[in-house]
Amino acid sequence: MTAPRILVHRDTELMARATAARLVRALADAQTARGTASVVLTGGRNGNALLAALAASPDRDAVDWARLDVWWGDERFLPGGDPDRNEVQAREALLDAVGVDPARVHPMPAADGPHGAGESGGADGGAGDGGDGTEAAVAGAAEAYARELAEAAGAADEHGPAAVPAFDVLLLGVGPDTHVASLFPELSAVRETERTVVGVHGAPKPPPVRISLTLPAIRAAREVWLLAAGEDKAGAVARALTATGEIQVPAAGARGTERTLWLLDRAAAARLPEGVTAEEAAPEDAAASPPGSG
Ligand SMILES: O=C(O)[C@H](O)[C@@H](O)[C@H](O)[C@H](O)COP(=O)(O)O
Repeated sequence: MTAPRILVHRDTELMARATAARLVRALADAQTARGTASVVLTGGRNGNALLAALAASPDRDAVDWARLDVWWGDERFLPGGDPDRNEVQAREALLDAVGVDPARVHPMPAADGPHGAGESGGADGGAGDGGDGTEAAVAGAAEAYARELAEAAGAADEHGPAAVPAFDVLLLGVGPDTHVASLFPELSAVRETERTVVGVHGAPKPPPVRISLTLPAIRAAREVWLLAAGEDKAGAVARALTATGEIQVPAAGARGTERTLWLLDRAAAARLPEGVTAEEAAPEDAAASPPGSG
């Protein structure tokens, strides 16, 4: 297992721009090598700021958007089109501005979709938080997404980490409690060792009902990039880079098969303990540079 590489940027804006430039290079290089690429998006401020920076990047079209598979690491279980859905925010920040192939964009099911619990699939209406209707609906939605992943991996009959594509880059925001995706400390979803996608109830970050990739699915990715900016993340970053217990510190369990990157601003890196090596990212990292420059 490779040690994570920690890159510290002068500020949040530079972190978003530099990471966008890095993502363009990574996806374009994957397409050069394999003719296609895949990315797993995350929600939250840092995830959406990265997508907005990517949309504004002068080099964004070095990515052949029509040959990119777009997945999500987690989703809020809300009706389709709800502005709080990670999918809706990603479309507004980036996807609507680039020429993705709709057939290759894979949003997680919505609460009013075929697996929904009715109009208000959220936790505070309809069948209520964790009520039978919602529980069954979220479980069905999670199973449907797991099947979609397995089919994409050419492993429709398999279970576990083999049943997801080897994502080129899987993005994760990091919560102040060290959650990633919708895997919150001590909740059942972070303990899952077999399934690739699960429903989440009682999430401490609203809305409480969600769908999430599990740690085994996250760890099937070639590269996992964790995004954390702001002083409210400094404690979580320090714990995640020193802890070993992924149940208590889910971000500690997020790593790629080939590379794990922590992309921070100085505020989020402020409490890195002695012995943890971090690199100061050069401002020119944010400048557009041709793919292949690694
Ligand atoms: O659905 C979500 O809310 C996100 O997927 C979640 O995992 C997010 O990435 C973290 O909570 C960090 O969010 P911020 O970047 O806004 O702190």
